Amino acid sequence: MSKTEIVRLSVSDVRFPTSLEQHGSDAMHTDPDYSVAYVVIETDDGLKGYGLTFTLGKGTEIVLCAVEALSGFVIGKHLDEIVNDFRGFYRQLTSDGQMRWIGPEKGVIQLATAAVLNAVWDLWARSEGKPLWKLLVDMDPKKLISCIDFRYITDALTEQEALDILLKGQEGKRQREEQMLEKGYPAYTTSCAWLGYPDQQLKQLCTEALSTGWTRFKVKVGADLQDDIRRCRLIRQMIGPSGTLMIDANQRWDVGEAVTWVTRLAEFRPLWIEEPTSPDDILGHAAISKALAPLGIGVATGEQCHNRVMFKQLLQASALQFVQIDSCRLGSVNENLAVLLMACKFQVPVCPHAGGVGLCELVQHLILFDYICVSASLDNRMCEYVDHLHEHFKSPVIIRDAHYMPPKDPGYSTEMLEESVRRHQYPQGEVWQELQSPAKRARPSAHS
Ligand SMILES: C[C@H](O)[C@@H](O)CC(=O)C(=O)O
Ligand SMILES: [Mg+2]
Repeated sequence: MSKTEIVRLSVSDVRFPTSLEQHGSDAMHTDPDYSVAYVVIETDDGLKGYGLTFTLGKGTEIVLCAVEALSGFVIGKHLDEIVNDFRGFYRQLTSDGQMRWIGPEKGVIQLATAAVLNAVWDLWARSEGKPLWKLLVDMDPKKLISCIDFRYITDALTEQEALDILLKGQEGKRQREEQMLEKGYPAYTTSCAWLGYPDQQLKQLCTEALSTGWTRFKVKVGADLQDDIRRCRLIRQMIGPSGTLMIDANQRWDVGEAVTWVTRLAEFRPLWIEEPTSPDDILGHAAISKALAPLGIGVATGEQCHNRVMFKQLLQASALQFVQIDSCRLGSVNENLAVLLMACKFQVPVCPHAGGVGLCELVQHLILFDYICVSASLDNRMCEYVDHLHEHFKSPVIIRDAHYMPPKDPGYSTEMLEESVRRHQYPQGEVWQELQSPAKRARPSAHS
């Protein structure tokens, strides 16, 4: 690796008007405009790294401010200086004596940390000429461990235990890598059943998905019980008894309400209920898990679990049966590695959250690494897939027979097309300028 200095960081507010067609809608987020804070870092020798974090439109400008506040930690650093002590660098970003007050390791500042560090990991993988998953797979276990901040999790996972897991994962890893290159990693789809889609659209999308090999489907629930019963019945009839169904309430309920509501949906045999209640309510998730276990329904959560400490407690309290890591919510690859290793120790399957803008592109790298080097298992495991906005990426995901095929291009698959970034910049990009025009302004809008 050359001794290359990071000399520039820029960040853009890039928004897609997905709310116009109700893509991404759920019981709590009824009109999301899928968006990113998009970071580009540049070195003195002309190499670039791309990173992002996902948002729902409004508030992306606040993430931009936070990224700018972190930029001082990055500009002037050499890439080798960062990766030779990645744990130290992670600490600088997350534990600065003044900045940590506006976190620590949660909220907007953590989203910004994710965006910035995702760009650094992309830069590192590009500088090595490898896709990120391969950089991780080929990395010496001790080096991987040196990227993780174990602060606050040693009561659940020590460095030595993490190293032992990774050393064990070396056995058979070449065969698993070949298996992934040949068959890919299993996926499920959420694209058919956003809450705002009418039944006709749901049916049509489900028919198309079944014809292209999808067998695992997630349905949004939580706004109206009778609607949920009707939609779940419809989709269960379409996918048949052997298809896999998951339901997602996006934090809509109180604890007791979650148990009552999901019990009413048990006849449709969902594998899991996702985000039944507040993402911060660990004991609530534990109570729901306990109540639903006799029905064979697990609890899944993680897309708004903001750091490793929360995941640690969810695992310690047996509060979830499926760990949903997120590449842009946690503190990038560094913190995701910690969660993958904890999940392995607690023997809880990881089924990543994806979708949004670029989340599929990023998280596929992490779950491939998990299978090849950590869990070595595909039991009860699958990665979410959502069929939106891939066309805006330079190296979009490749899905074959409902499996993620391992990316081949160097980097973290984070680079967006320049044209897409330019056209969707908020508010000055053409797409938004057009939507602000008097003729279009009549639409029901969440945009101010
Ligand atoms: C607002 C997002 O679309 C959310 O509904 C995504 C989600 O919960 C999921 O993909 O799972
Ligand atoms: Mg969800």
